[in-house]
Amino acid sequence: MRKPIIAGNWKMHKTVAEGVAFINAVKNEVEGTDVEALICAPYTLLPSLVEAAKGTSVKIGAQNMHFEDKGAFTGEVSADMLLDIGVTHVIIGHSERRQYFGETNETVNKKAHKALQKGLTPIVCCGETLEQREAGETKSHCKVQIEEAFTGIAAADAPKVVIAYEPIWAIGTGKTASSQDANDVIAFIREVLVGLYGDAVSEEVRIQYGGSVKPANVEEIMNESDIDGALVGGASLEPSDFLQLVNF
Ligand SMILES: O=C[C@H](O)COP(=O)(O)O
Repeated sequence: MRKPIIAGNWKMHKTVAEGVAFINAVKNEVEGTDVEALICAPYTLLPSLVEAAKGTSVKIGAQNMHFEDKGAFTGEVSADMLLDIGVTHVIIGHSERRQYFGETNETVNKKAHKALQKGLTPIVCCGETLEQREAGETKSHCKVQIEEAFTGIAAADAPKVVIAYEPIWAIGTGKTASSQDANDVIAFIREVLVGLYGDAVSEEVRIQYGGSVKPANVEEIMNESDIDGALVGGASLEPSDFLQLVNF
């Protein structure tokens, strides 16, 4: 049984005070649910959020990291630095990182390896553009992204990876893939994992959907057979919305 994982991705939003107030507002309400609840916040907030969430089941993640341990990489943050402050998860290869910051399948793969080596849970993102969807290339594109992200990752480590399928045209647009469409692509991604690792490993990997998930549609999405969670941007910014998502 795959434990559902609802993750907020705050992107470039919130000050430390706003972030801590959010965690204080949700942390007791999240207790007792069967859901893994996670907030991925900007670096500047992370130590304060980890502190605010201490002793609760709310987990704190980063939105990116570098694949090297240390060195002359101005502006970057390493896995060890995240672990040092108590971060447990890291989003890797979000489409905004790919589009604006030159993230490639190769760097995604290197980051996934590093996260696993260090004991961070990588949330590896994939998803197609509108043009690719309209050209019928959704599945072939996601297949390449997943195969290249998992290159060299051992079968024993694969289930530690969370995948987030996020059609780019559905991010922040209010357009959601229908829950059946999302499930169809996610079931296909699971087939890709079968090809890489076999049935048993594939069945263990949690695959989230992301793209305009909100309280009004989360239940329908989460009721789909292959969807194990949601990676949520806009609707994760308000405590009341986030709690509704976690309590789908
Ligand atoms: O990481 C989250 C996704 O980019 C989805 O963002 P959104 O929920 O605002 O559409």
